[in-house]
Amino acid sequence: MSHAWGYGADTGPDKWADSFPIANGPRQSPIDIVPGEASYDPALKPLVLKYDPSTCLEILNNGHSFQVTFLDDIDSSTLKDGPVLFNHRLKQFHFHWGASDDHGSEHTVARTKYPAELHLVHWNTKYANFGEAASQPDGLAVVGVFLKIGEKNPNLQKLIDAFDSIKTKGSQCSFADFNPETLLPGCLDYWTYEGSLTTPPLLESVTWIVCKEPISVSSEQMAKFRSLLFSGEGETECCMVDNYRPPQPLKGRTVRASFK
Ligand SMILES: NS(=O)(=O)c1ccc2c(c1)[C@H]1CCC[C@H]1[C@@H](c1ccccc1Cl)N2
Ligand SMILES: [Zn+2]
Repeated sequence: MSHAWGYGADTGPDKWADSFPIANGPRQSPIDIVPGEASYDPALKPLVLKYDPSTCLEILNNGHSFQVTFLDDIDSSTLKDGPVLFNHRLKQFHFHWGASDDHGSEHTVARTKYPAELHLVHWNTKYANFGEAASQPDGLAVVGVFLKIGEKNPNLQKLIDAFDSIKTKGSQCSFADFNPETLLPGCLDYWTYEGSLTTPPLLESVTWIVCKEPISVSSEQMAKFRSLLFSGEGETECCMVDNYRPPQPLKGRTVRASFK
């Protein structure tokens, strides 16, 4: 397989090891989180997330998901404390979702699947930039937030309202003054473990921080997520759905909980 990875039958997660052998590595993500087997760690600090809406740059369809990108040349939007020892800067956030409301998240909780999962991607500023950090075992910290079907989410709606401009792979538009803090649950209790990017290059450089509490999304809003396309303009239309990797073997790793 060339490096053209995806989520289809010929390019999907079961084929990624052909070009990215780390797919079978010791600290792959996502995982199934089993609350009863997580170890409460009283030494874990509360997460400190401080985001500056003015650092929001653009929203784009990268052919795998849609992402909102942030200016990360100074410490404006940061993650501190929690399980990490160093300051991290927000680079982007994106989502993973299913073809129907009964699946779509990457992490699962006691095998329970959520319809979608938000990833807020941060890089450790002890390294020069995102690309360098992404190749280091302590280079990235990704906050995962589950989406659960319920009330319409007005903050997600601000993203959905931009979807007409980013329908196809490679399309993007400016996107200003969005505060990712509005996408966080009220309670920031979390599970944490050492893992990887969940898409190629599957680099084992991520401290995962998965929030216990989901945020709401309506079924109608999820239908709008599924109106995006994996395909580019002028190509045969391929709906952007099921852009998630299933849980990977824990391989002896410990999952810690910030709460009892
Ligand atoms: N799901 S996830 O949260 O584990 C996640 C987080 C960040 C990134 C990825 C996946 C993947 C997605 C496409 C490119 C790759 C990565 C990247 C981007 C540009 C340059 C290098 C790299 Cl490694 N960014
Ligand atoms: Zn992701």
